[in-house]
Amino acid sequence: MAATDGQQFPPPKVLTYPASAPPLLVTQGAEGRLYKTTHLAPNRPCALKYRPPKPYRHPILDARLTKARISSEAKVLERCWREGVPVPAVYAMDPAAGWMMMEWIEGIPARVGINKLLGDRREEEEEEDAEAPLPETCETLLADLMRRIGAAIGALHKTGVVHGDLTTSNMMLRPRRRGYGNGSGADGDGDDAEVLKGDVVLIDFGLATQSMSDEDRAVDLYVLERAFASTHPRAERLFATVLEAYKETFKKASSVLVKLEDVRMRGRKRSMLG
Ligand SMILES: Nc1ncnc2c1ncn2[C@@H]1O[C@H](COP(=O)(O)OP(=O)(O)OP(=O)(O)O)[C@@H](O)[C@H]1O
Repeated sequence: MAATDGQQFPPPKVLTYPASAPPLLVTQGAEGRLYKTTHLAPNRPCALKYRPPKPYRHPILDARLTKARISSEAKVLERCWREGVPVPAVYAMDPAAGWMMMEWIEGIPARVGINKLLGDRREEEEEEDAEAPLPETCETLLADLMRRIGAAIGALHKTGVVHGDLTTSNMMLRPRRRGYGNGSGADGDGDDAEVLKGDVVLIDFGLATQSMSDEDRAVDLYVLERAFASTHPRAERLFATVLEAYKETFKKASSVLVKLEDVRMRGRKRSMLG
């Protein structure tokens, strides 16, 4: 995650009003930008998601698409938040201007936390080590995290929402103790094990949809399963714990897990055919 001072690109108009600190551009993706800002209140940092106009799209179509995407993401987040799913609260939005302001989640992405615990190694080394057993303390900590991830997804699916892009980058580990690991949101400091005990908060609902279908839910799980295997090959085995906790949290999980078998099969066929 490359943090810059936010001066490289013009910020949305809302961020040009005075605030206790200048906005910080946290990420710049293909579709949007994420700023950390205190525009709402000096002691309440917020995450502002901004989708700037796309010069390569027809302006009317672009304005409509941007408005629809911001509204849809905010709507899904609000629904989840109301139902107690761990997601950032939405504070304000202006879909026509392309932005949404939400609660700033302290901590680090689960991907960073897991990789720190497993040790920063090159991908090829990871593959070679994929079969090697993990130290017991590592295994216990990770299994516990996997359970919390499974429970968060179970709660999400229970509300009738599928995320659409579940990865360990789209889950933050919010420190339970104040002042612990709350750096810039990039790497965090402190004890790696303690960081892993943070609360799982799901973020990035840009591709989320409302759905109660077993198929959509199974695909959501499959996307995470694939992402997990490629990002954390040493911990791949532990993914089963995510599914166990999902099953314990969500009473309709059984039929989703049956569907997941079909989805995996289709995935294997597709990869065999290239
Ligand atoms: N509420 C938040 N609190 C703290 N950090 C956040 C928050 N939302 C996002 N981030 C950080 O900003 C990064 C980018 O956010 P996000 O994934 O929502 O944007 P994006 O990938 O550009 O969105 P999209 O996929 O919808 O185009 C995240 O990986 C995370 O590190």
